This record gives sequence, C-alpha cells and structure tokens, in this order.
Amino acid sequence: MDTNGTTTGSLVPPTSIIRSPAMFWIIVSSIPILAIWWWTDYRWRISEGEPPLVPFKIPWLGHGLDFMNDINGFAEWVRSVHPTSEAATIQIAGQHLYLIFDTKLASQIYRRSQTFIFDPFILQTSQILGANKQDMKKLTEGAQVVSPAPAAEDSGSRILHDLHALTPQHLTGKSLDRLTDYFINVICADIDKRFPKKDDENYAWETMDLCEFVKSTWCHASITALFGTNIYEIWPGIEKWLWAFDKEFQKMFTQMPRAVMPKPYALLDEGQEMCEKWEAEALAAEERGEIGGDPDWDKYWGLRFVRLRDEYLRKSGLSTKFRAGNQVVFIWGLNANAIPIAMQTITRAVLSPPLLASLITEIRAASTSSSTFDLKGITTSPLFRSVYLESLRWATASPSPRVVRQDTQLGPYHLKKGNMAMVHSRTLQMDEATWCIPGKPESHPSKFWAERFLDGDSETEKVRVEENAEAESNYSSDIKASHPVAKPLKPKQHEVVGAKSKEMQARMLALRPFGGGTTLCPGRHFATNEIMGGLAALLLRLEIEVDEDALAKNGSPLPDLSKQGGLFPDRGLICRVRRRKGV
Ligand code: HEM
Repeated sequence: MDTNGTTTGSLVPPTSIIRSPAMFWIIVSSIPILAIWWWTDYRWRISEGEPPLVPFKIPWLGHGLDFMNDINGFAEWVRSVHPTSEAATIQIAGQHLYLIFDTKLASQIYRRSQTFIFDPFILQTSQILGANKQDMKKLTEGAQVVSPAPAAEDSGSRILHDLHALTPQHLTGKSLDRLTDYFINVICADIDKRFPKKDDENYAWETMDLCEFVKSTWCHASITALFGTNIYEIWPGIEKWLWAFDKEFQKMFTQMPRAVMPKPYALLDEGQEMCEKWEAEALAAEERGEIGGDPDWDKYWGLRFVRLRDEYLRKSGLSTKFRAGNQVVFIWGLNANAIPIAMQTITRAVLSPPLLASLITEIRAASTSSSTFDLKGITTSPLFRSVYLESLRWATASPSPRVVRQDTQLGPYHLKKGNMAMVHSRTLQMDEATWCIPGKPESHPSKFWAERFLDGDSETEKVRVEENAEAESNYSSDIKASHPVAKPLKPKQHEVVGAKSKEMQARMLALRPFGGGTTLCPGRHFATNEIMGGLAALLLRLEIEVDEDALAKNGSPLPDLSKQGGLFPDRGLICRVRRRKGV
C-alpha cells in the first residue's frame, strides 16, 4: 500500500531483503521446481533395500489415481515394468506401497501377523461406517496399530480380536451344515417356484439370461440363510441396493466428503437405516418371547451366529449406528464375492457341453433321490473341485493389504515402518511362469481350463490352514502381550497334514482368492458349498442349453476387471431352460 492507502501493484514488500523484482520472480518461479524436486527426488526416494520404485509423475500423490481407478490394470502394468522382481514399490499419497509378486514372500506376509497388520484397515472402515468417538476408542483398545496413542486407558477388552475369533467357529462344523442346508433348500424352493413341477411333465423351453437368474436366486438364498427372512419383509429392495452399494462402496475409502460423493453415502445411509430396523424388530421379537431358547436359526436374526455376533456388539457398548454399519458390510461381504463366482462357475459349466455332461454324471453319482444329493459327494468330486478352483483363479482379483508395523526384512527387501504391503491375488493367479505347462496351450493362465486342478488340489487348503495357524498364534500372542488381563477368545486351530510337491506348492501359493493369514476368508467353506452345492441343485432340476445365436451375437462372458474380489461375468449368457422330467 502507498501512503494514501491504495495498492501500488507491486508484490515486493518494501521491507523485504529481496529488493530486486527480478530476484523476487526468480525465487517465486523456482518454488514449484524446488517443491517437485523435494517431493520426487529427495523427499520420497526409496530407502536402501526397499523394492524398486516404479516411476511416477505426480508429486506426493504418485500412482494414487491410477491405483484407485483401475487397481487390476495398474498391478498388471507394474508387473510388466518389473517382470522379474519379487516386489515393487509404488507411491500413493505420500506413502510407499509394496506390491508383492513372489509367492513365498506373500506367504511370509500372511504368517507374520504381528508385523504385517490388518487392524488399521478395520479401524478406517469402522470410521466410514459411522463409528462415533466412543466406538473408535473402544475398537482401538489393544488393536494392532503402527503408533498407539499415548497411555490411553486400557480396560483389557479386545473387540477387534474377539470379533475376528468369533467368525470362523460359526462358519465351520455344525453351524456351517445348518447354514448350507438352509441355503440349498431356498435355492431348490426358488427353482421350483420359477419352474414348477407339472403332472404331465410337459415342460416348454424358456429363454432367459442365466447370469441374472443365478445372481438373484443365490443372493436371496444366502441372505435369508444368514440373516433370516424378516429382512426381506422390511427391505424388499435389498438386492437392488446391494449391487448398487457394491459399485460405490470402494469409493468411500478415498475419504472424500459426502458433498463430493453423495451416492455412496446415500446408499450407506439406506443400508444402515434398514439394518437398524432389522435389529430393532429382532430385539422386539425376543422381548415378545418369539425367539425361545437358543435356536440355530430364526426368521428375525437368521443364523445363530448372526444373533450372537450382534449380541457381542451390543454388550461391548458399540453404538446402534455402528452396529448397523457392521451388518451392512457383512451383508455386502457375504455376497459381493461369492455370487460373481457362482455366476462364473455356472456359466463356464454350461458353455462347454462335454463338461456339463461330465458334471451331470458326477451329480447322478452323488444323488440320494431324484431331487436330492449328498453335498459331500459333490464338494469332494475332483471335477467339481477343479471347475470351482479354476473359476476362483480365473475370476478373482483379491487385493490383500497389510500395514508394515515396524522396519523389517522380507526376503531380500528392507520394508519401512508405516508403509503398506499388498498381495494382489490376480497378478499371482495370472503368472505365466507358474501356470503354463509346456506342451499344453490350454494351460495358459488367460484361459479357463476346467481340468487344471484335477490333480492334487487337495493340498491347497492345507497350505492355507498352515499359514493361518501360524498367523493366528502370532496374533494371539501379540494381543495377550498388550494387556495382562485381556482374555481374547481363543481362535480354533486347524489340523495340518500332508506333504506337498514343489511344483504343486508353487501353484497353491499362487492361488489366493481368499487372502491369507489371520484374515484368511472364514466364509470360504460356505462359499464352496454355495457354489458347488448350488450348481448341483440347479443341474439336477433343470436342463440348460446355451442359445447359440445369442452367444454368436453377444460373445462369451469374460471376467469384468473393473471390480475387485469376485469378478462378475462382463455380459449375460442367454440360455434355454426347462425343468427336467422326473424331478
Ligand atoms: C468366493 C467367495 C469369496 C471370496 C473370493 C472371498 C474373499 C475374501 C478376502 C480376499 C478376504 C480378505 C483376506 C485378506 O486380506 O487376507 C475375505 C475376508 C472375509 N470374508 Fe470372504 N470371500 C468370499 C466369500 C465369503 C463369504 C460367503 C463370507 C460370509 C459367509 C465371507 C466372509 C468374510 C469375512 C467375515 C472376512 C473378514 C475376516 C477377518 O477379517 O477376520 N467371505 N474374504
């Protein structure tokens, strides 16, 4: 300002030590260059021993946009930049993320659950799901984090650990059998409703999109098996909501405000409102004495596990909104991966008439009457297992992230505290060196080869279980060490048996649809029953033929890579369907 109080137009303050305008402008214009140098070349260069850094252009943000927009395509590109490296470093929002390409390093990450931790992601998700300050305080108590808050009061409760330990015991054994029975019964009832039995058995062909039929039938069966039937009465639009939420949910992890992305928040609001209502009605039914004793399933809560889980959340003093958010994510997780894989398995079976015929032969061998079958006979059939595992390999892209809790050595690399490490299953599942068998062009990983797992797949689960047992034991010791009186629920340890051939082990370690370690998907047994058992129920009841004209016009469905986890077929499959005679 001049002495009259008006601006002079000059940006150089009269008292500044930089009296020359030229010097001022040189300094001002060099600030961005200095900043870029600071962020790219100095501030964010990799430390000694970190995996090679993939070049990036945008300071600080690094590869953030590419990673968020298309994680599958991005991971494939990173692999092509470092085709022989066991891992690579990428930069996302000022942090390093180590993408792991080597199966043995991936296994190490899963086993070392005290160093490669998952709780930070659960806490972040909880915040997104509407956990309030009190909820967050409770959830954070004893959680595995990089830098714990200084001397917060510790009551000894370990909510994240207890919830984690509660799940697997209810998704195995008798509870799993009950869940599966319910699921298969609903599938059969829905098929019977859609294709009713007639006395004259004169069934006409109907043309339909098989993918859509499987999507809605499997969804209805799995939601009611786990969450009861009342949820459909309260929320008839649950399926429409589910698939809309599935498209939007990942966006919430950018933590942009509601005003910037109203759609995901609106869907979350709807889910929470409905789940609050669902819980309130179940509690009211309990009050009225409608849910007597300790039933293994009831129409309000669904499976006993869901009732006990909700009871645990209430007893832990977590808010109604957070509890509802927790159910929203459970409903989503229950369906978002398993349903696309059911669609993939069924469409691949139907697309190959010889394979379809062989599967029907297997079903007949496991039949106990004209319309029933022994599930064990199906899930242990080598052909059924092979088709299922190949569907998982071909059509999942499960990113399994961990936070590095302290500076640590992983194989040849030195990983830095606070960064992230991620096993991206698809990169391993599409690795030519692992999957191609010389002289067998059909074994190329880009191809769906139904017979790929005919030999020796039984070892797959054993390796997962072995990793899981080690990870659980590390996790449990870690949690116990954090508080002298904390009594975390003891996770069930699984037995490990069997030897592994070297070649087979490499393939098994490269098949990672269900993640690994402590967070190895506890729903995988139910998913297996849903997909293989559901396929058997479907083929036992219905004759299905692909509409060749529609196929020629639309092309054969491929995995839609725009999503993560279970990948949907990227288009429908028009089929002619009718009820089988004699069923
Ligand atoms: C083909 C179907 C499925 C696939 C591909 C799948 C995949 C996954 C993956 C990748 C994880 C995270 C693992 C990690 O980062 O290490 C996970 C966790 C989980 N899944 Fe699944 N899942 C499937 C089906 C199911 C089903 C049907 C349920 C429920 C009945 C379920 C319940 C869960 C739960 C509760 C977790 C969290 C475990 C924890 O944090 O302790 N999943 N799943």
